[in-house]
Amino acid sequence: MGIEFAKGHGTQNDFVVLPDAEGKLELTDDRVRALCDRNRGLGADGVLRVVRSEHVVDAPEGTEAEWFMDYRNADGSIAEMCGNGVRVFANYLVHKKLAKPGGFLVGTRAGDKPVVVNEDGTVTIDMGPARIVGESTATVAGRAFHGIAVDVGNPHLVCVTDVEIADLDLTVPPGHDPVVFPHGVNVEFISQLSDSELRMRVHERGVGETRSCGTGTVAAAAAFLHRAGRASGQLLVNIPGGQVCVSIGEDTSTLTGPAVLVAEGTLSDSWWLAG
Ligand SMILES: N[C@@H](CCC[C@H](N)C(=O)O)C(=O)O
Repeated sequence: MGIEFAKGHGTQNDFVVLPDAEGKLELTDDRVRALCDRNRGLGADGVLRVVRSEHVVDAPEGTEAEWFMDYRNADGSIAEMCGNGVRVFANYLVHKKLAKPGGFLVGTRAGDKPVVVNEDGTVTIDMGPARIVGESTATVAGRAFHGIAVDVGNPHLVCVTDVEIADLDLTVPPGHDPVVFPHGVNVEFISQLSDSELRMRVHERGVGETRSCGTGTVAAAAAFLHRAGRASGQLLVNIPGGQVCVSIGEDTSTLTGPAVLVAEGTLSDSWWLAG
């Protein structure tokens, strides 16, 4: 019979989408790792399980969204939130006629996120507040980078730097202070292109370097504005996988960017059962 899946990406941050309305799939860490493996599985930065909120045992109290994005990193770990994932998830719900494009909620471990699937295929997410929570240091190849810690539901350390970010070796995780980030951290390196445009690379907790990180772009915009003494503003953020638009307000933030569904298919039962 097989197990249904879809594959999609948001600015080339790619995901396997697993429909599981009734919460019946046994999605073990090993299965997530196998699905995301680019040689022995489908290959992806993460997995988005599409499940009705009522079947999610660790959904936050007060979740009202009908559909919950159960997000897993490629290493099998669970994360609170994924900005690019929410866009792909929303696009998938509309594609499958499980939601209407006008506007709806997506449930996440960082709370319900209002989304709008726009006519041009982009998706806008109300990401909630991007909170500046302190300062810390990241190290790359022995070099220290000052960073601003930002909470976007998940943890980020944003390093604004004059160093050519293309030259940074992100094949190994940047060092971070485990006292400040006991559950690990996503680390962004950004350079300023103009007053309204940034360039960013990211090393994601539980994944490695990815071509984009939606929550990371929001953290980057918030940190950049904070450094400039501004509490709000709109910025274009260029990542290796494309460009997104981030608005930071006093109480909330929005992320707008593309969401692409690439393929739909079926996993073989024997492959799934071996995992
Ligand atoms: N790629 C995501 C973030 C995914 C979670 C992250 N790796 C974490 O562990 O917090 C995004 O688009 O936001």
